[in-house]
Amino acid sequence: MQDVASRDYRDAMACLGAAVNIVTTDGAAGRAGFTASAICSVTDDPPTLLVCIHRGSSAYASVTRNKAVCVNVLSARHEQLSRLFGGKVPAEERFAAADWSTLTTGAPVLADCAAAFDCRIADIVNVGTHDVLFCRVVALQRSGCTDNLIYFGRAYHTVGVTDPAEAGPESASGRS
Ligand SMILES: NC(=O)C1=CN([C@@H]2O[C@H](COP(=O)(O)OP(=O)(O)OC[C@H]3O[C@@H](n4cnc5c(N)ncnc54)[C@H](O)[C@@H]3O)[C@@H](O)[C@H]2O)C=CC1
Ligand SMILES: Cc1cc2nc3c(=O)[nH]c(=O)nc-3n(C[C@H](O)[C@H](O)[C@H](O)COP(=O)(O)O)c2cc1C
Repeated sequence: MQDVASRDYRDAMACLGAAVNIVTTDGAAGRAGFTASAICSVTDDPPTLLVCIHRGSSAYASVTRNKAVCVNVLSARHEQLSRLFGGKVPAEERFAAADWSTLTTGAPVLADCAAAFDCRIADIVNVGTHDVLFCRVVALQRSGCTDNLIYFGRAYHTVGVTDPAEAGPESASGRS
């Protein structure tokens, strides 16, 4: 018996704005990807982030068997891509809608995302319906840290800086 109903929990979580990402994988267990907001930084030493993935997701088997993911942080222009990776669309159709490269692990890296974190999965913890993936970052791509796609109140929004210099010197010059 839960103290708080799932529905009430989700209603409250809808008030917590979060950046939207596409988490990808590729390798012997196949290419897959899904939209994810349940991601956060764990520590910078060693650089580690966490990703929560539903075990019923179509990407689950590939992600956990390949033991590698790339977290692609989305910009305002990626709303349609986020919807495609948000479920029920075949993997090939999801990936056909954008340009991809690779860094170290072979997981697809979105060409024009705000930032990409290429990771090996170091640890997995089962919690309820989801697995929490602790992901060691092994390579990075940065391509213009000027805006983000945000999910808040069950809808997409954007945040951005009007002066790219506000996002830092590397972003202003577009260096990765
Ligand atoms: N963490 C997750 O697994 C998330 C899953 N979704 C999926 O997208 C669908 C549409 O979402 P909304 O329109 O925002 O309505 P919703 O009422 O299903 O979700 C509201 C909020 O609750 C959280 N949430 C939703 N499903 C969850 C889950 N299974 N486990 C943990 N947290 C969850 C998220 O923060 C979400 O923004 C959901 O039914 C769900 O399948 C969406 C956001 C996060
Ligand atoms: C904005 C948004 C955020 C989401 N965040 C997550 C998440 O953090 N973890 C997760 O497992 N699913 C998340 N989902 C749901 C997955 O994207 C979706 O369920 C997944 O693609 C599975 O669908 P499929 O089995 O048809 O591939 C999110 C969906 C949306 C629209």
